[in-house]
Amino acid sequence: MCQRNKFKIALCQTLVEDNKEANINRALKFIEEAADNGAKVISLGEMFNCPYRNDVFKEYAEEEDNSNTLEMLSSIAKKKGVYIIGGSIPEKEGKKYYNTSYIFDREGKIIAKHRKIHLFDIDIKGKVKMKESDTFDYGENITVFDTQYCKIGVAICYDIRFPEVFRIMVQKGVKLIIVPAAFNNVTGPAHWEILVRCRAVDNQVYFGAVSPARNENESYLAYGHSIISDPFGKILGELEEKESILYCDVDLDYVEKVRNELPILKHRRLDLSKI
Ligand SMILES: NC(=O)CCC(=O)C(=O)O
Repeated sequence: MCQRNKFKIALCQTLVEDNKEANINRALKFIEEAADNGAKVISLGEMFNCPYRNDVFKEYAEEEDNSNTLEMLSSIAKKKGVYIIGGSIPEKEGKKYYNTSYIFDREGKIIAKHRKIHLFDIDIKGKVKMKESDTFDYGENITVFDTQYCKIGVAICYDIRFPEVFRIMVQKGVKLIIVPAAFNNVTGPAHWEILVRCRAVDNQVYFGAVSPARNENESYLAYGHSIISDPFGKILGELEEKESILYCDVDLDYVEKVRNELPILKHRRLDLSKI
């Protein structure tokens, strides 16, 4: 019998190389393995089908109604009867490009899509520099969707640094948040774990962040370290930098227990802010 308040999730940390077909096939293999091991909600990392580089985003970009990547995700979601959070891919719509996560239900239907709302335009002198807005346009929506288990929120990577996004998700009822992400060797060691734990504790949710594996041949070295925190801020698992799958059992009763015992969401002084 399907138990709806307890379910397994899987975060697939796949290697990404400069070969879209190989990346798609690898993602497929990982999703199949995760589903065969009982995961019901499966996520990939940011840009799982494309190197994280401005010089290739447009070449790799796909349109929603003509996409090998989305066809693969849809058909494996249906075949295995699982929800898939399709990491992110470069999306093309008309003349515009977005860093987009597509979400599939158990019938393989797209039930939501998140276009990254905060683009990673940073310059940490001599260490890491990126300007996503050279390629991408900004998404305009905070993304929450229903599943048979609970409401889930999805954001992408740099979005994690903006706490108001996640508070809005919680106001909309989410109990699990997944963030496909590709931090790097500079900001990863400094901020990755603390951001995940803060967002989990602030919002009393299960919070997973899913990276690509590190590819030493690439200019942008992904941090890896896919990770999940429970609603009390306990890290339930964290990978290293290599390819692997991180599994975690989500217990929705535990979310309620934490929210009842430490009722910070009820204790908010909304009367003192205009939010
Ligand atoms: N791909 C990204 O948005 C990277 C974000 C990041 O590394 C950060 O420190 O924030």
